[in-house]
Amino acid sequence: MANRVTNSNPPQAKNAWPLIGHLHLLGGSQSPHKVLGTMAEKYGPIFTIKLGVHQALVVNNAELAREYLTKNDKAFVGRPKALAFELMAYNYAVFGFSPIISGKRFSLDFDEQSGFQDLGGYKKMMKKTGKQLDQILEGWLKDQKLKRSELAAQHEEGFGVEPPPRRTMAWWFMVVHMAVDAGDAQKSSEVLIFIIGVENVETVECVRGLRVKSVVDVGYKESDTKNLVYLKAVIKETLRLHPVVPLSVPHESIEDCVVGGYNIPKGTRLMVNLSKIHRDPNTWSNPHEFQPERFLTSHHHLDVKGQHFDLIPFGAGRRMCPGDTFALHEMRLTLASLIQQFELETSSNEPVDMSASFGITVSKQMPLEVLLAPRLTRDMYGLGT
Ligand code: HEM
Repeated sequence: MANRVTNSNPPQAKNAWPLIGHLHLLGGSQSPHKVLGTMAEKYGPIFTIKLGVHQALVVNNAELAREYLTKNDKAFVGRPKALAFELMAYNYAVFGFSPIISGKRFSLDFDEQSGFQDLGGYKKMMKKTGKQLDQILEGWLKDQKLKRSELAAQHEEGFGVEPPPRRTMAWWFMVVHMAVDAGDAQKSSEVLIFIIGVENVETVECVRGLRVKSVVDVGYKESDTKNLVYLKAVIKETLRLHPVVPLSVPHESIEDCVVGGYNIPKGTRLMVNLSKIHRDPNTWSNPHEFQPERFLTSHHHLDVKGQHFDLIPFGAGRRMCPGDTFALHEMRLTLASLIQQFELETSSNEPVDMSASFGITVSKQMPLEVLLAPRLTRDMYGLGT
């Protein structure tokens, strides 16, 4: 099936690597990251597989992920080419699918002090927009206040809501706003195509345990975040257990390199099994349990910014997700506002079914149904007393 990469036979092993077939066919009904995780039990934290005619390296632990995404990040800066990206992404013009980040649009400079922060052009723009999100959202929240008031007035005893199966209006608002901010039509369309990886409705599973009541009054602001330590822990724990892109986005080596003593030929695909890393029992006690408290105690020092390789839901290095700040803002703001203003319950009082379906991003297999009941007084919804 798969081969361990060894010092003794790296290039020769290439011919012996068997054809496993396309990744999506690997598991039948099982998600590919789970299948690869099971294979890691047998073959170890690093092994190769064949994806059609391509050879791919699967990395399953934090230490190796660090080796590939820091020291060898430059060699693995490429993305595999695919007909789908050629056709759907304007011949690789969308930078997430662009095989090599180079030329005017990006700087490949690596700053020894600050790491991989200076990625130029779009990444900077996205980071900036992420930081400004608080102001951007203010407009949206004003619009929503009216709708919220109406809902609360109509349903003082509580009302059932089935959230939109895909993305929220808040999210669309932000993306469109970014596109407009980007200035011209070409950039706008590119920014709009960033619509990958953002949804994470699983987070809603966790809202009942939150303690925001005493922290914020009406109208959560990003500046309140520093006080919402438990909410931040919940988000981290959700991203740990349910990474949105469980196998990250594949990289491809643009030159031969040696990693961990193994010779890796140019053109090798790299798959970092985030899901496996995030549940490594050597790092995480009760790895399959949802325990946000760990981020207030044993793992309080870990963030999701690509510096701590035990927890890299946004990846790391040159191709790290530039939407991390944006996504974190969105999740905090949405969750905090929701919890602060409504009581949430599942309709059956059963635990939420967390089974996931695999696509570019992971989404819930079963629709999430929650009951919302207003928990503030009428005047706080802008309804008068
Ligand atoms: C919880 C939310 C999100 C998660 C967990 C996530 C995760 C990821 C991951 C794992 C990658 C691949 C990193 C790598 O190749 O090493 C990625 C890439 C990317 N993400 Fe996200 N993402 C999220 C939200 C967003 C948002 C909100 C945006 C844009 C508004 C975005 C835009 C991108 C882009 C453009 C890339 C490609 C970067 C490149 O190729 O250099 N993501 N994301």
